[in-house]
Amino acid sequence: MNQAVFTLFGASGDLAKRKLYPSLYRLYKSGVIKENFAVIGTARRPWTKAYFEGIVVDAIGNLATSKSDAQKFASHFYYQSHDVTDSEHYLTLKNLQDELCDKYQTNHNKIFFLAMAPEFFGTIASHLKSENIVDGQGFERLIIEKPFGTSLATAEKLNEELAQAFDENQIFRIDHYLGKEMIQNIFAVRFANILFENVWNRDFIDNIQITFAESIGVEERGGYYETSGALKDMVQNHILQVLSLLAMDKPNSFSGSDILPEKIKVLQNLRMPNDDDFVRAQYTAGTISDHTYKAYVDEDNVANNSKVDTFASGVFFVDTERFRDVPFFFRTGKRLTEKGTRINISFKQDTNIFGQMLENNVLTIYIQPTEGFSLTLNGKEVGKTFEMAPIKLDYRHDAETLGNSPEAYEKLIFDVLNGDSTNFSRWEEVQASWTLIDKVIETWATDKTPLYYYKAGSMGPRESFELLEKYHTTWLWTPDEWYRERGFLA
Ligand SMILES: NC(=O)C1=CN([C@@H]2O[C@H](COP(=O)(O)OP(=O)(O)OC[C@H]3O[C@@H](n4cnc5c(N)ncnc54)[C@H](OP(=O)(O)O)[C@@H]3O)[C@@H](O)[C@H]2O)C=CC1
Ligand SMILES: O=C1O[C@H](COP(=O)(O)O)[C@@H](O)[C@H](O)[C@H]1O
Repeated sequence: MNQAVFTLFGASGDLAKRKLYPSLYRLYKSGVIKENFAVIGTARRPWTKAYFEGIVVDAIGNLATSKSDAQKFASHFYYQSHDVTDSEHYLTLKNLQDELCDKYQTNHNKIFFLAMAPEFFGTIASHLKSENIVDGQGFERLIIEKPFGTSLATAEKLNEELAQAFDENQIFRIDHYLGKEMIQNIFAVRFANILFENVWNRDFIDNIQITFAESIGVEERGGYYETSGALKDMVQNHILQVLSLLAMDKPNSFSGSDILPEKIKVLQNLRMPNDDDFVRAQYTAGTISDHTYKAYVDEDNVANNSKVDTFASGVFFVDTERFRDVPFFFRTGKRLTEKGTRINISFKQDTNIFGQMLENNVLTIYIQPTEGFSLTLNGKEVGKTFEMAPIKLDYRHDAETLGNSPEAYEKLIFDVLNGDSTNFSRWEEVQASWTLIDKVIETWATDKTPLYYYKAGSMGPRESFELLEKYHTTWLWTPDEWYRERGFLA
């Protein structure tokens, strides 16, 4: 069933080595792909097949059950040195693809993975079409990496370019957050638990908080990040995708075709409140776990007067019956106190008979580095008097489950093999999210939203905390480290 020739553009790149080869190996080990597959890696550097096989063996590293097994897997990998802007190479590529389709009996099924800078996507798509590499035989699917444009206009242009060679149902736009175990679990929490299903609306939910915190800086990607910043890098795609899963109405079935219109409805009904309901900021030098890090402007390939946001925070409202007037707060940033991706759903408090202030019930979904859920309830404290205190029911996947949990890319490639686009961004979603983000960027350009600064190792600027105070709430997650640094904890 899972027979295909994969043609990978960008085979010598970071993503291919760190994520794609290990994911393909795990699919191979679990029997999802067996003998009827081949990978053609392309990039400009003049590698041989043998050298490329060595790169693949190195990339799968400890995952391999034995050296011979790794070598057997790598023998399915072929390499073509190829500049994607150079037309003549596509003919050789077509010949190699046809040869491997026959050799590995892949029924002419083809998957094209564009793991390179987006400026090349249009060129590649048009050559795939003009050189008949996309020839209408077998299934033909295109996997494309982010960023999908840098604005609505550029995304539209890119989409038109891809449409020369592929129909929308053949295009799989990767948003790797949609491949994460606990993001997919949002469906289960919401639609497999009557406890939550009936209260997942404006009558019972006070606010939702989405935190995607990273302790890393921009690493080697300063050049890319200068053209992007946190809003475009994380909010336009990952955060809005997750928000749409949290806010959508119940689909008729658990199928991509029923889920998609519900997600689109959310994205098209997203409202930006006031211009000052967004906070953008940049990190200055600071310390994380005893290590001092430099300021963003001192990173490689970053302008020393850069005004790019490395932190973005704000609030969106979803104008649907279900969620009208419920704030969805978000924050994401580099060089924050610690890596932590989590969602807090804070439920409203009703009047109570105890004459005491009660805490809101909070459901927390832990995405990473730990995976699980917790639910904060109010309970009676042990003792003669009737004092209430919050108690936390906490579930986390254990180390073994975490270890066996498939990588996001492994799951997403599996979905592509099965033609399942549920966990990919469809064009209308991209269109709606850029429409909104363009508006945010417009207000930023008029300087209504100043650029604030935060120290590396903090949880962002003070203004991000003040934003929630304006809505009479606070960030529900603040890492212990943050308090410790300020002397609140030993
Ligand atoms: N790395 C990551 O963690 C993530 C990456 N992405 C996205 O994945 C894509 C790839 O990123 P990444 O792997 O980091 O990038 P890299 O810069 O590491 O790799 C780029 C690849 O493109 C090849 N290449 C560049 N120019 C040409 C050309 N003219 N013709 C043929 N090949 C060319 C390079 O090989 P050579 O120099 O040999 O030609 C290399 O294989 C990008 O869209 C990025 O945004 C998304 C999320 C995370
Ligand atoms: O898409 C991106 O995501 C990563 C964060 O991904 P995670 O899986 O490690 O949470 C981010 O570092 C990067 O800047 C961005 O392009």
